[in-house]
Amino acid sequence: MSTTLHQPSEPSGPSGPSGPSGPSEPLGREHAHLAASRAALRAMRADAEALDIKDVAANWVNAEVLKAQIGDRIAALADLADTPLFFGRLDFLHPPGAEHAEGAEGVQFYIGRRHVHDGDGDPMVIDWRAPVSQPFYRASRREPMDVALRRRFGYTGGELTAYEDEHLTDPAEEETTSRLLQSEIERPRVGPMRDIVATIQPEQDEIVRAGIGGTVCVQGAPGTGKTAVGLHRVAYLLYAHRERLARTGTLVVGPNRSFLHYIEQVLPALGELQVKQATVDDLVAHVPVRGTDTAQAARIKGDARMAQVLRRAVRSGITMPSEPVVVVRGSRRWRVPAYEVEELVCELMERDMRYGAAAEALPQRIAHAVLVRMEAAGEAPDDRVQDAVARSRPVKDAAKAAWPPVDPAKLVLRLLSDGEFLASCADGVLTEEEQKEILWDRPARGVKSAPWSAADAVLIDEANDLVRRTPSLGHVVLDEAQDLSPMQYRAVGRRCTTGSATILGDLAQGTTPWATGSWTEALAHLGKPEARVEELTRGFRVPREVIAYASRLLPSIAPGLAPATSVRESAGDMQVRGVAAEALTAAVIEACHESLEREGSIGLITADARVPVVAEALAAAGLPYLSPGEETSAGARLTLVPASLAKGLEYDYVVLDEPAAVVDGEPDARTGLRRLYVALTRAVSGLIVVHAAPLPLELEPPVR
Ligand SMILES: Nc1ncnc2c1ncn2[C@@H]1O[C@H](COP(=O)(O)OP(=O)(O)OP(=O)(O)O)[C@@H](O)[C@H]1O
Repeated sequence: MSTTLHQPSEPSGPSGPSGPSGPSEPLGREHAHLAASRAALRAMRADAEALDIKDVAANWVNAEVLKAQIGDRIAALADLADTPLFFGRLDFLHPPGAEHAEGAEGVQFYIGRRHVHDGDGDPMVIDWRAPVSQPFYRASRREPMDVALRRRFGYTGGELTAYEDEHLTDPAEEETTSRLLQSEIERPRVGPMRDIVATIQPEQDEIVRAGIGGTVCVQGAPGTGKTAVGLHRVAYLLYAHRERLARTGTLVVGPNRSFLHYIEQVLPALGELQVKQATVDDLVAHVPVRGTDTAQAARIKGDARMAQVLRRAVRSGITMPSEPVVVVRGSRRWRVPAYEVEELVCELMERDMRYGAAAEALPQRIAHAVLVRMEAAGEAPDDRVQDAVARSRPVKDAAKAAWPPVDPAKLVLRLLSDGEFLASCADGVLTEEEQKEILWDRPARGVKSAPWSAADAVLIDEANDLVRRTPSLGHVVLDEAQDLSPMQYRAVGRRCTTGSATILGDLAQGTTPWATGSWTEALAHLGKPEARVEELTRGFRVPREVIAYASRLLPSIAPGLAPATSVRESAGDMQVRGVAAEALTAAVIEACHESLEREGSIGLITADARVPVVAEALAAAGLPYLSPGEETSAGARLTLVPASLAKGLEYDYVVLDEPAAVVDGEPDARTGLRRLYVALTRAVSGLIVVHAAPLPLELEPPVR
């Protein structure tokens, strides 16, 4: 890449159409285009506001729908002062699609967050997701994609203040790193997660623009942009398949509320307001969750074998009839013998259909058998007669006795309360010890009062789906996917059976006892075994020294994975401070004070068990702090982060309190070290590790 950064002599001075550069200077011309684009956007908005729907809407319902759509469009056309209308420009050698046309002149496009056109309908700014914009992200000197010039724009406080050019077809130009890209990557992180639309990298763009038909799974080290890529992929898919996805819906699944809160503004900033966000627990919230499981019980309940246990449980009530069905119509009695009803039941059992659908089909099948008899006797019954027979008491009762209705929550309650029932459903699938482990100590009395755990809710969701098909969405993004149990993968997978998914995760950051060991396995549970797996290794968050320190853990926590590289220029401030036990909290407070002297956000990460002590110390020191996911601002920059909630988040400076306590907070050493790896990889600029207990051996430098 070859770039020169052009800035006015006083970068902080005022600029605009008549700013520091005159209108004939390149920057001046760009200012003029920005001003004209803004005016065009205002005109587009005025047009939308002036739309009169009185004569076009046939009725008031249509009118309301149309009004809402126009309202959305007006909102989407707002010119946000601090969001640059365009961030790039492409000068093509030929008009797109006419590369080889003789005499075709070059053409210029401005690339921005949304499409803007002038009064004649000619584009002023092209949406970053349009095919024409793709070379902005992908073109290189090796493959210029017909781009003569790629220009990136730099903004300061919403003002266009700089630009940077690459002449991709000029052999004389040298390859250097983009300063604007670098400064975007290096900028301090205050506030919620932001979009990366101006600086998406080629390897990320490949994933963002992958077709809607296929599922993509991304393995990526901390800070390689997995979350960013997943969110931009949704925005891209919504652009490319708007109508289809408006009908079927899109969903982003994240690990917890704080994380969802942290990312919730990215899609709206890209103009996408309709994407649902949820945790896996939200998806399966069929019952109130009040109980917890032992790690062992949770692991068994999350095992895919439970699907088989549940399938048996759902069907356990099916009973072969011993009596005939007798229907009386008028003066006649019609009799379907028990063996024939049994045949109907067996036929339904063999069909691959939901339990509930079969329950609805059985009365119709019995009624059909009655109708066959009527016809044989010379009657000519029609469909209405069949319906009436299906709804008649004897048929309904017989169907219900043979194929009883199943309430999924009650069924799971019985499985976890009744040892004999569990044994009959789990025979040959779960060992006796496993069965004992998942049984409740005391049978639960009712669905409302049962001590449901998060894993139980997933079981209910599975049972629910066995009874009635879960509707599928058009596209699901699953972030931090490594942490899901097989049963949770199945729960997410059934929400995209007819759609596609983007699965994002890092095997080294798996911190649940059931975290997946391989993506092949996870994808099989999701029902997407054909998904393609991509790997991202260039890290945009964690500085070199910090990632090198954290990567010492990799051989123990995920032996097959390569450490991330860091694209950040500064090596980062990395300090490890050993102190006496009684001085620990004071040293942590001191490290927070020091970090607060720097620019940007500060995350104080501590073992969950130490949160109360640390919180008290912060209060005593007069240091106000936020909770994870709460928005940091210039006035409130310190967040106290329990290690269990650190995943997916990032802070300019991280103070990590007592690593040994973070490790000890987990049920086993490998999970503990993985939790520590997550905590160590949240820093953007600097990390101070403060410890009194010995550090885990894996973190000690090798003795020479
Ligand atoms: N192309 C890019 N340009 C600028 N910033 C980027 C780019 N890609 C990622 N980033 C930034 O790097 C940081 C890390 O990205 P992100 O949180 O998506 O990584 P991740 O792989 O999901 O990390 P983790 O595994 O820790 O959850 C974010 O601040 C993101 O905005």
